Amino acid sequence: MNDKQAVALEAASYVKHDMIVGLGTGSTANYFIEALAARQQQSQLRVATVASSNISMIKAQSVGLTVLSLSQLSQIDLYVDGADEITPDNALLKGRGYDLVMEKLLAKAAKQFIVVADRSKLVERIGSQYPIPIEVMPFAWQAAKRSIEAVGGVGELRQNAAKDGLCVTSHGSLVLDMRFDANLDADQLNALLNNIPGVVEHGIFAKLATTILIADQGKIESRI
Ligand SMILES: O=C[C@H](O)[C@H](O)[C@H](O)COP(=O)(O)O
Repeated sequence: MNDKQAVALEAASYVKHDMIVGLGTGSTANYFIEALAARQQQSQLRVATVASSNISMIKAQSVGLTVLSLSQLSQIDLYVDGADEITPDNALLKGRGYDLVMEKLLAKAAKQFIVVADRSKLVERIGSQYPIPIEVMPFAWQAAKRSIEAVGGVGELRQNAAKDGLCVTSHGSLVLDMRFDANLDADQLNALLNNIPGVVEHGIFAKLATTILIADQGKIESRI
């Protein structure tokens, strides 16, 4: 079992009967979906889920989990998702898979938000490994980019993998991948980006995680 599987299995043990569970997106979240489905098959546990992306919804349905729509709910019990970066003060960078809107809605709607990661995700500073993904309304991308550049951001619209088109999110937004001055911390960047018109959502998740589980060579450390 690799570290992503181990930490996903640990997170599945937090799930209790009758919970509504938010499902993240990515390889670690996929392991959690599998672990949750296995728990449901092996025990009396019955849960309902809400997916943060179409791909997670399809994965969850394929392993027999019930998937609800967030439009039916204002709160969920638990959300489990991975992260691209985790800082010492527990801020997260997310969005390499660019389903930011649902991911942040679920993180906020959850009574408990458990982040699952291996130790490769630990960083000293937000944005040190990846640019900050910023979802923008398509018609506002130029205006939003200019506002972001005015606070020191440098970057471009994200292209698709074949580099012959732009990435478009599940909600029809474009994504700007932007780098910022190293002196700006996660809280400052969060406040700056929250204040820019045309920005739909961005990948800084500050003060949202209630538990962070880090796997390192089979051992799980729990933070917060
Ligand atoms: O949008 C993607 C999410 O933020 C993922 O949770 C993040 O990219 C981590 O992915 P993985 O578990 O595959 O390392």
